[in-house]
Amino acid sequence: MRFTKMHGIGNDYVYVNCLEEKVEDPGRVAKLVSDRHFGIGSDGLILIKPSKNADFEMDMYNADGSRGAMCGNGIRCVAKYVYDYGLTQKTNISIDTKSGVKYLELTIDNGKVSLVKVNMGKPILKASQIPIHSDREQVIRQPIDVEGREYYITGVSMGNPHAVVYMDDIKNLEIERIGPAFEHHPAFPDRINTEFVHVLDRSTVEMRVWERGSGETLACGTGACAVAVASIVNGYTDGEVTVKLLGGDLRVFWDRKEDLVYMTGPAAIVFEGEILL
Ligand SMILES: N[C@H](CCC[C@H](N)C(=O)O)C(=O)O
Repeated sequence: MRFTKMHGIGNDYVYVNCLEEKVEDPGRVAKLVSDRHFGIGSDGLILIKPSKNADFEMDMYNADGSRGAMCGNGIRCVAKYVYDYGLTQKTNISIDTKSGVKYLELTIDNGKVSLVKVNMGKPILKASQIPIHSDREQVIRQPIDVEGREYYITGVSMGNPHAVVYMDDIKNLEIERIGPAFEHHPAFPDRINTEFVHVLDRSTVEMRVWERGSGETLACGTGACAVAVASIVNGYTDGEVTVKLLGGDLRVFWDRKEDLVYMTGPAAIVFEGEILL
């Protein structure tokens, strides 16, 4: 199987052009290629497919083979792939996903995509639609007991579920222990992506993320959007937020009039290859 390895600020996936390749059992392939010793090494697998509803379709799988509904870093890379490899000449494109069609604006430098602005759609705050078990309409600073310690979560869906936790120190976080405890907590019927956030000022936060199905990643685009929305809802930041992640920064703007979230960031091609499945 031919593939292209790409990343969005360090959130790396194996990309397959399914206009040319056929991938049987993508869940199994995702597990195989994601292994950093026996495979290629990645946070998961992303298939680029033709679409009847949009210019292209993105079909994303986590490293454990589970299928994801949306991938913010991934969709920027899909946009870079289709433009740089000549599948489109358009600089405003649409990409269908399991959480609906997304619209993207490409910035071109020397004939290649250098930056992508994604309309990530409406943030979902209704507990039942995230979903998170709660006796409230919205999960805003809701207490939760995780391994005998009390945390306060804010729940947001960007097409995929996120629990946002605010802390004073995220550098000394035992994320390998606490991450899975959140991911598999009974409060989250579909598991959860968890973001651990330290607010720096009214327009800047730093975060780490334990992703459902992939573990700690260097960045999470939908997670950064969820963090920006949660920070605004909690009154910690204003409408435009720079989210600092281990792999780099993303700029997130929540247009409250339209109730749409915009995320801007880079995308990079690392190498191409062929793997024997
Ligand atoms: N890394 C992705 C999110 C993957 C979400 C996936 N872990 C799930 O919801 O199962 C991003 O950049 O938005």
